[in-house]
Amino acid sequence: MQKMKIKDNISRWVWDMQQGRQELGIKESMIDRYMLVLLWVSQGNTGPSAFWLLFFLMKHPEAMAAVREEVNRVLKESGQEVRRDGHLINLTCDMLMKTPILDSAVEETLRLTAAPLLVRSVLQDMTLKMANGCEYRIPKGDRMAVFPYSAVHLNPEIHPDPHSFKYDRFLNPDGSKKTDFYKDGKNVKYYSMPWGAGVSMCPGRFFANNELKQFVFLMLVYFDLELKNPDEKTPRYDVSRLGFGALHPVRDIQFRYSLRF
Ligand code: HEM
Repeated sequence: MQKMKIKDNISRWVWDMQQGRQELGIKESMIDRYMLVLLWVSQGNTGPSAFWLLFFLMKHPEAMAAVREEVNRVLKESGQEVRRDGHLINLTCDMLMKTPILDSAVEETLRLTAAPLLVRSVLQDMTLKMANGCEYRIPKGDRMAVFPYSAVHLNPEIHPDPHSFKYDRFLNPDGSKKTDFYKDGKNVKYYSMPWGAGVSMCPGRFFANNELKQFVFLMLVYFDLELKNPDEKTPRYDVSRLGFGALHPVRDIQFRYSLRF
């Protein structure tokens, strides 16, 4: 913490905590915990999610072709091209807003591989009404947890063929973002919850989403990628991490990459 003051290029988030410590009297031990959370969420979740996204694209050539065509078009529309002796491309936020197919592929990846347990403290006596008419009384002081992975993400009524990767699952036929999903004929509001929900919904979701999109965008414009084994099976998820967030694969995947120019 002491060395931080003499370093350049400190993350604004980290720096603000340091300021908070001085201005609001936050204890150093709390800041240490906060830093550990930041390290955990960024390394434990975004990295594996990037792995899965790239893997699913390589495993599904139709998905790879659709996303590649989209990123190439967006790059061209920005007036840039990748050349051997050219500048590195300038990937802007505006460009990342024009990728509905990539957005859908990211959302589909997170549906299949983000399995957080959402824990809540019950602050007042309450009654939880279920869709089937059942009611549960939950007393103040209890802790409860929701696990949307099995209840929602892999629910075949909401997402038919739920274990398959379908890059366009979150796209309407006209190419816009699909938000209408149904169960028992009723519209489901929370049809995918990789970021949780409510007051403690992941505050890093925009950052993480952009990280994933930037990573794939740049990989696809600079490289051709393919699985070393074309019949590669999807690695099993490390189930010991169910509930912690992004699922990790139990093994590595070999792939080839070569510059496209
Ligand atoms: C794919 C990547 C990520 C996934 C799937 C993810 C998912 C989640 C989930 C499910 C929660 C709990 C939400 C709830 O209880 O309702 C959470 C909390 C949190 N996430 Fe993320 N996250 C990701 C990346 C990040 C990144 C990159 C950051 C920071 C830069 C971040 C910062 C946080 C923080 C600070 C919390 C605690 C929020 C609170 O308790 O109020 N996350 N995340």
